[in-house]
Amino acid sequence: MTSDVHSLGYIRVQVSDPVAWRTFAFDVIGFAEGTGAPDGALRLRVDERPYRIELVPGGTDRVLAAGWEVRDHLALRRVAEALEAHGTPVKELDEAACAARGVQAGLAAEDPGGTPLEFFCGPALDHSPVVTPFAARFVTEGLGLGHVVVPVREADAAYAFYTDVLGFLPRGRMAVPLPPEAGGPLMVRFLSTSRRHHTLAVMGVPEAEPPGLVHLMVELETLDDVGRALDRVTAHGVPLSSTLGRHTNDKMVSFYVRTPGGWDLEVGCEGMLVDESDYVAEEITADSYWGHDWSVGRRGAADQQDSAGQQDAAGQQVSAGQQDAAGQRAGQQGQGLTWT
Ligand SMILES: Cc1ccc(O)c(O)c1CC[C@@H]1C(=O)CC[C@]2(C)C(=O)CC[C@@H]12
Ligand SMILES: [Fe+2]
Repeated sequence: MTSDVHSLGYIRVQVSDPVAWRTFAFDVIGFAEGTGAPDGALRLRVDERPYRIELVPGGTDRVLAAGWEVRDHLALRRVAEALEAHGTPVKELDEAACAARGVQAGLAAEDPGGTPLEFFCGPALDHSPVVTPFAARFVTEGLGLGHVVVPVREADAAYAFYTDVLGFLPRGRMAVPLPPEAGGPLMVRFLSTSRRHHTLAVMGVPEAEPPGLVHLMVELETLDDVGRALDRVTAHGVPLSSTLGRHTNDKMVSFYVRTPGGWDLEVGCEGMLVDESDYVAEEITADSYWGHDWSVGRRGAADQQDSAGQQDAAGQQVSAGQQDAAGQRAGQQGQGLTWT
């Protein structure tokens, strides 16, 4: 069975600091500004869509909707029927809501973890050239915006919902080696509906709290685009959550940066394309071949600046209190782990 869901079409997020978002989106990451934003909202454009990310000012930072795109209105109807058969309440988006989103038709529902979802078809296109501030190009063709990782308390129920009800394809998993007192180990399960390795990951957590989003991944065309984005992150003093690295499952080279919304943006390139004719779902036992030092995110932005350059020849952080990157990776490779 293949899924009626085609790809991650858009994401709508409520943001408490729209001013910071403007700088972050355009000057640091390098999105193009989208068109047709509702009053006060900010739209980020990456391709022939008027926007792929919509930021709506509000009191708190939280996800308003992961917008899953389907082929056409027939597929939309099948999705509605599948959700209803599963007992998931479905609300049709009315004409005004569809017009605001620039889509032909849509539905709203929630996944079992409470993540707000929308399903839509028939996006209206913007054929004007995509002029991003630093000439980076985003990879979306046939694959959608990228991927989202959502936190879920009932991981098994969420996984069953996406696979059994919506037809997402399993694309493997990983146990994150957190100690029991920190709620670990956490299981991350990867899912997709396309040749993009994952368009969704569900992460089992003890408590799923706002913003309801672990990270959003966007893919750039070249490593140089990613490297230049990383340079701008450093230059602006925006805190990293993880350093640059290459993932073991989708082979993507990426870094993770803290957005003004308190969730992460993963900026990557070189993601593999899955060939379903010979794919099998595997369990990865380390998140990366190299890099992806998550201990960097447990230090403050100022500390990140202070410690720039304090690395030994092997590239490991060596200052006091900063040894857990090495410990973490050793743990992931089954050599006995201490999480601090
Ligand atoms: C392991 C992995 C493979 C491909 C990805 O695109 C990807 O984001 C990840 C990392 C998933 C996960 C995360 O997002 C939050 C922080 C986590 C739990 C870690 O500390 C290791 C794995 C990370
Ligand atoms: Fe990711």
